[in-house]
Amino acid sequence: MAAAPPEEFLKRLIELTKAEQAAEEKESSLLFTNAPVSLLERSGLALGNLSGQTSIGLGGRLLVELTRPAAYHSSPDFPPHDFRPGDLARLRPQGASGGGARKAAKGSSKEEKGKQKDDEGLDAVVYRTTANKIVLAVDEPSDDFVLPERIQIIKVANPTTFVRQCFFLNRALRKLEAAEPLSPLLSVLLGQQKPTVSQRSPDEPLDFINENLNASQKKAIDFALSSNEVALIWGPPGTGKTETLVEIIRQCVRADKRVLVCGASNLPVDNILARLSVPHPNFSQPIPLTRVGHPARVLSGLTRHTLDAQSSSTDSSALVEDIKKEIEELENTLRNGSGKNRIRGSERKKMWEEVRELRKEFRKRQGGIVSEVVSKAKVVLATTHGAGGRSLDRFEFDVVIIDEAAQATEPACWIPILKGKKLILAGDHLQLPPTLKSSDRLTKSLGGKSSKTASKEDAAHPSQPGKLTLSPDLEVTLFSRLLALHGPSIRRMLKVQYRFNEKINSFPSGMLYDGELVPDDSVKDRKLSDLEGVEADEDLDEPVVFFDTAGQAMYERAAEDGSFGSESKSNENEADVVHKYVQTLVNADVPPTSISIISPYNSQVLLLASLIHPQYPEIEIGSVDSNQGRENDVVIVSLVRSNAEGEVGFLRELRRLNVSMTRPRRHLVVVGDSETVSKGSDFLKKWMEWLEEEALVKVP
Ligand SMILES: Nc1ncnc2c1ncn2[C@@H]1O[C@H](COP(=O)(O)OP(=O)(O)OP(=O)(O)O)[C@@H](O)[C@H]1O
Repeated sequence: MAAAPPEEFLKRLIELTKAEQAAEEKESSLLFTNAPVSLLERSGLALGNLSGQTSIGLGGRLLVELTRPAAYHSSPDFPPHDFRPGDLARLRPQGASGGGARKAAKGSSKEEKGKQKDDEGLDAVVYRTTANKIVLAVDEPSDDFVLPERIQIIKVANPTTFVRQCFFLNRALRKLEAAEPLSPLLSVLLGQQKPTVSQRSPDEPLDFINENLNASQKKAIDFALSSNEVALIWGPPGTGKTETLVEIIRQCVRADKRVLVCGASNLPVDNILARLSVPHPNFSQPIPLTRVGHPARVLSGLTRHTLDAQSSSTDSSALVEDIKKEIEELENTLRNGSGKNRIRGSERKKMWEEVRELRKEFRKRQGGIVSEVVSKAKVVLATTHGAGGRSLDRFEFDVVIIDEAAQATEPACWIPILKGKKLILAGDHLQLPPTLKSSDRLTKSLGGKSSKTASKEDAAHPSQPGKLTLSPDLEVTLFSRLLALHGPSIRRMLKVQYRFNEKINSFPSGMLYDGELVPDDSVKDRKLSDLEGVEADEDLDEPVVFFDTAGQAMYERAAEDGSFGSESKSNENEADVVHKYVQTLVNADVPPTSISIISPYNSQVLLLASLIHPQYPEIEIGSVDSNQGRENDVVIVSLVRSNAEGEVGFLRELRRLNVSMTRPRRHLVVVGDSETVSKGSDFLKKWMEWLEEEALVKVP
């Protein structure tokens, strides 16, 4: 296959991004426009008959606090719902027509904003949720927005992500089309040159700030700092990726470099922020840092580091505060006045004009403050999406770091890439890639068949070595593409894991990590009876238990509800085996919070939850995909598939299996039919053989 020209490569990424946007919008419009609001409410995607109160907060945004008034609800507590901080919600009068899948105000055309008015709706970010309150933050309410008396909120799709990705990819494309000389970083990313490393002199070894780093972490750090354009840090489960990145960031700051730290989602960014904001004894001066992003999306203990919080404590912020108060007072009078107190006619018009002017002034002055704060920061932290926001518009960085890069789509990575001279990616391409709607991953996540093969080579080397080739889909992440393009010399692997027992380690290490992943001494002998209150017991102290249901006629069932997810599978007998074993564990004083149950199939997750949660609500039960990055002392995996044909569907996906078997710290329990599962792939066959040999095998 001939190498693709870089222009074609970027155009392909733009095309794939647009296809993903279309797929997401289609899915959400199918769900929202066709579904009556009552169904959305039952599904937790809408909440109705709410009353609201407004105030100003969060950098001048309008906050709307929603509650359930006694006139319409018997309890002030919300029923179970799907609104989480950071989600986008459409707020509208109760009973307004039109589906919820309409676009967000931001990033949409003027025409669309106009339409939004006709619909009497307003898009807002969920800021905080409690049992009986939901607070929404509205960026730019229209001037004459009046809070309806009875309110309904509906979850909506957010197109801004894709609009921003295309914007930055187009920016890179324009550089190429204008034949501008490419920076060394872009040349390397687009396959026009090989990456280079400035070797450190052996006489001047790196002076590590954190002395407890292990040898592979130190090598990775040294390599990342010496690489001139790009370096990959390969971090299998529990190998201290965050620890390693924090050292790299501190070293960069010590060398007076400015760093932009990103993650595909907020959590990895906040994990780094949490560690970085605590001074290290060997590097005690506080690092000037700022967290860019909607405060609603930042972990609550860290909001003081946000750009919003920092902007409101500068010298110039007092005046801005005064303007804010003035806006708040005027808006309150205009929005909340009713009956005789309602301001009308020309006076109302005049007051809104005043609010408009004040808002303009507020934005101008606040923009100045934001630039001042960002200029002072040595380290700026944001999601890949957040890095493309207005506040970072004119800033450049010496180093861009992207954590969990194997979970970020390549278009998302191009947003921060265009702001940096050098790129460090950290991740593990042998764990699950980003969740997508445009590829066959949706089918797979519902339990359908995957067209993908499941070999390690496939996950690691999805395209041709040495050549820039067009990505077949967005599952090919930048991390794995660069590995294929430039070869393993651009990566360093973290080899010591601090999570699980030696036995749990041995299969994934041997099969996926070339036997190089080893447990640290502090975890290699971990067992269940180390937990407080749990007595030593030969069976329970076995690190791996396998309930083999082969020959027991414990067959799977297709989900029967005919709804979304109908291709999913469940297995009632397996669920019973799991339930009984949970009881055994709890009877042995294993705290329910130390137990997690996972399954690749959503229908099985629901079944397990309905069976086990009434008795043990504290036990986490979830899909394998949603458990990536998580860990617990005991993890029970229900494999579900059991049929005469040896069909295993998307269970075959090697990266999903890897995530399944690397969550537990002390006790891995697998429930499955070895006969069916062995037929799925060579990897599954070997896993079943390994379990038969190495695990404590139990017949249910
Ligand atoms: N060199 C080290 N010595 C001792 N403990 C370490 C070392 N490096 C990391 N750890 C510990 O290992 C655990 C995992 O580290 P960290 O959170 O940095 O890993 P991670 O790779 O980011 O995790 P994940 O696999 O969840 O992404 C933490 O408890 C951390 O303190």
